[in-house]
Amino acid sequence: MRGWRLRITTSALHTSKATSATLRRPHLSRLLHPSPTPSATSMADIETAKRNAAIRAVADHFDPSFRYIGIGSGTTIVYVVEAITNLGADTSRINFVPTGYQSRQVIVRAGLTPIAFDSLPKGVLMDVAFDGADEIDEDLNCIKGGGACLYQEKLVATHARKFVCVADHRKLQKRLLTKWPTIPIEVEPLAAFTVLEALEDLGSKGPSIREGHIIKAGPIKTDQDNFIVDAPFPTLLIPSDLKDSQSDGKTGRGEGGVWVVEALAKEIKALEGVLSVGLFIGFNGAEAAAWGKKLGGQKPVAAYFGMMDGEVIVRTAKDVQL
Ligand SMILES: O=C[C@H](O)[C@H](O)[C@H](O)COP(=O)(O)O
Repeated sequence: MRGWRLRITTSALHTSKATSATLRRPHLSRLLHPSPTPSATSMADIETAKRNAAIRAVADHFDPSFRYIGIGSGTTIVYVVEAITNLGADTSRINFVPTGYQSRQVIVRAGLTPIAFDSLPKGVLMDVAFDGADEIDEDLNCIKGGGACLYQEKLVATHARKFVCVADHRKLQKRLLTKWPTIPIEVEPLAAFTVLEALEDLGSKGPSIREGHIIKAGPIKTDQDNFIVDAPFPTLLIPSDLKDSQSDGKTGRGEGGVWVVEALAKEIKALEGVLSVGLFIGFNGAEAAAWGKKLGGQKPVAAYFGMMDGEVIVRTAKDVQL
């Protein structure tokens, strides 16, 4: 992700009914810290929680005989790379596939070997991909993209035999959009206003283009030179919730603002100009393999959450053995 200077013509600002929504400043502190801003002490505890989760995830899913490992983006992934190097294993034959600029820097600075995603040999899946997440629900659906990296993360996750998420306790939720306020969506800039309008039609209240910290520098741009749109929606359901709401005639397709996570993800992805949606849904790698798919899945086979008391809670997909 890097800063970018916005150039919007006056006519562009007046051609969309979504204009007022787009010009509202996003609450970046809310995006980075969905709950009230933690104190310095609790921030230190949160970092410890991330590190604990990373150590456990690496212990369970890293193997020095692996040839290709995906490395995600964000603050937690730094601890995953640290945990891998701290093992002291011979990593000279392992190629680490980054999910963007920051991720590549983490790999390089750790003395590991990066390899671009498009240099993977034909038909080869990564042995494992590690990444952070912004929120993870009971079914292991994830929100990702809080740091503006989601497209390459999804690309890497779906080309790994197994995807493993590492997070702190703030990300452990029953449903998505419980504490984390918005769905990050990567959008080609020319289509940003029409996508905002379409998101409002889907029930999002006040979607906005994510701006950088420096107001005059304008929206942030992704590693692909696109915008991130942050779309708030009511808390997302999982299919088992529909049993209760069906009596109200709700199908989880937006009636009364109620969406099931997978239905909404597909609807947003279908909008012209949307490159990727920060909802990781569908199969996990084990399910994909069981169904004879050539790819992995968007959902993790396991998610590791570092808790405030030092414990690590592991949420594992059904039928997946660690
Ligand atoms: O865009 C960023 C990525 O999806 C991150 O993996 C996600 O935001 C979690 O980041 P962190 O580990 O900093 O909480």
